[in-house]
Amino acid sequence: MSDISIALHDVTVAYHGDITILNGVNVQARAGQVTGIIGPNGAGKSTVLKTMFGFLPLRTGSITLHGRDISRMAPDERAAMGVAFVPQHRSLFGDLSVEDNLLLGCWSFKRDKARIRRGIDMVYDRFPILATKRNDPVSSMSGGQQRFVEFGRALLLEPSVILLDEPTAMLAPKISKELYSLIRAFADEGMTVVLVDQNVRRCAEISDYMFILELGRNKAEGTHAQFHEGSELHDMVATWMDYKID
Ligand SMILES: Nc1ncnc2c1ncn2[C@@H]1O[C@H](COP(=O)(O)OP(=O)(O)OP(=O)(O)O)[C@@H](O)[C@H]1O
Repeated sequence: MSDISIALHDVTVAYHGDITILNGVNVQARAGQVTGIIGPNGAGKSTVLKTMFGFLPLRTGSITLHGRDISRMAPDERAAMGVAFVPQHRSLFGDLSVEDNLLLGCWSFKRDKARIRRGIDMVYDRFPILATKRNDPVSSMSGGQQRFVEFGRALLLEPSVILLDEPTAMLAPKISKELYSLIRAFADEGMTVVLVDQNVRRCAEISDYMFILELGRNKAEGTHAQFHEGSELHDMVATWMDYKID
């Protein structure tokens, strides 16, 4: 049986009008792996995640989740099926406390008090700093700590698939390192992680498989090993993105 959990099949999408942003894109992500999506600015990386989560209608192609066609499902239905999305830009209520932001993440199971308590405790276990700041407004926290709240809120849904858009953008190296370890741990625990990242080096380090997009099309793809120093993929990324992977 295929272990592909979420996949785009020949997907074309547009934000509006006739200008298509993804043009026949194919992406497959597997359980227990980090699938990295890299490419230059405007390649369509964020659009892939938005499309997987259901924010954009398909012009052509389909999306499957564990083999089931979810192309026409709304984002909340996909979330109920175990897909979580942490967007690039902050998505918290700054004036509300950490705990209130987490509680809002429990909206879809708001009557299940036991699950809510269990979930919030799990988040505090995983991110002890959030327990100590549970009553603080999130706007008073650092960018990295706010990311923890967003990760925690996503985990409350007990997702099998987590879509992460530039999770470490604008963050200090120390907290970024912590976030990358967490992302790797999500996959090691069996989750399907789809990671869009400008930081090609870090993305390559933790990804099991990477897709390269260019101008809304698949450019290349390969396993972690295939991006090794001296390989064709390594050289493509190094020259074409003016960036060298260690
Ligand atoms: N809301 C929108 N409305 C119209 N066009 C958009 C919208 N969002 C993105 N685009 C366009 O879609 C294309 C792909 O954008 P996208 O954000 O997916 O690229 P990206 O690879 O994630 O780039 P970056 O690394 O700069 O974030 C770009 O040309 C962008 O201008």
